[in-house]
Amino acid sequence: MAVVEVNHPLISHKLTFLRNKNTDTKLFRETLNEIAGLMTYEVTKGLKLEEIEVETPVMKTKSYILPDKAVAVVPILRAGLGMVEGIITFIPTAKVGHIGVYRNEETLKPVYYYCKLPEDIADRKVILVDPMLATGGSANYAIDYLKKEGVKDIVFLSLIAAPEGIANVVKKHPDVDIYTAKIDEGLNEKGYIYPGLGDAGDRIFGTK
Ligand SMILES: O=P(O)(O)OC[C@H]1O[C@H](OP(=O)(O)OP(=O)(O)O)[C@H](O)[C@@H]1O
Ligand SMILES: O=c1cc[nH]c(=O)[nH]1
Ligand SMILES: [Mg+2]
Repeated sequence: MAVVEVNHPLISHKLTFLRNKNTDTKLFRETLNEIAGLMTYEVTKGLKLEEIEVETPVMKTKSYILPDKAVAVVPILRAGLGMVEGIITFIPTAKVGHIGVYRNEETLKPVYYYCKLPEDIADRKVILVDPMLATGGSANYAIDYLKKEGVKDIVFLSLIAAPEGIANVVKKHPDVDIYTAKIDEGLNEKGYIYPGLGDAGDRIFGTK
């Protein structure tokens, strides 16, 4: 189990735009995908490669490729969608599943409403994505769901994580590595991460 805060000047710089309440939807979307792309570099460091022979203009040589079935990306709807493009830009062979879970605003409990996964999901490493890890309820629900589908290798990729949410996921799923661009201070009385960036889904899709 690992909890990794991906510290990089480019990520910290871009995160500032996402935090800023005056950032418009277009810049918010673009920047979130850019950070997701940068974080993909870190999350995929341990991926296993296949050795193949390739012919350069000069000679034959051994080289390495990612097997086609290596990765699936599963965004937690809606906000997770905001990171998918940035990830699959770097892993074009990744299949994309969707799991719909929203958080009840009063109870803060996850409410399930949709799922569609690639048929061979159990054979792949799953990058489960959601920009916000707050109480950890949505992440835990989605991880439970994926495990029931037979997935064995899951990594959770978030943008901002609250210490409470990290603790809850680590407790329930100690085998799942968590990557985040920033571990924030905590959760306020409404269950929002502070300082945070507000409601990620609303900011991506302009719904408020
Ligand atoms: O860790 P938790 O306490 O479960 O909170 C985090 C969840 O809340 C947000 O989704 P939201 O319910 O706002 O749905 P949306 O993505 O459709 O806006 C966020 O994108 C996570 O999925
Ligand atoms: O701060 C938070 C907490 C949950 N969901 C969000 O989008 N933001
Ligand atoms: Mg939301």
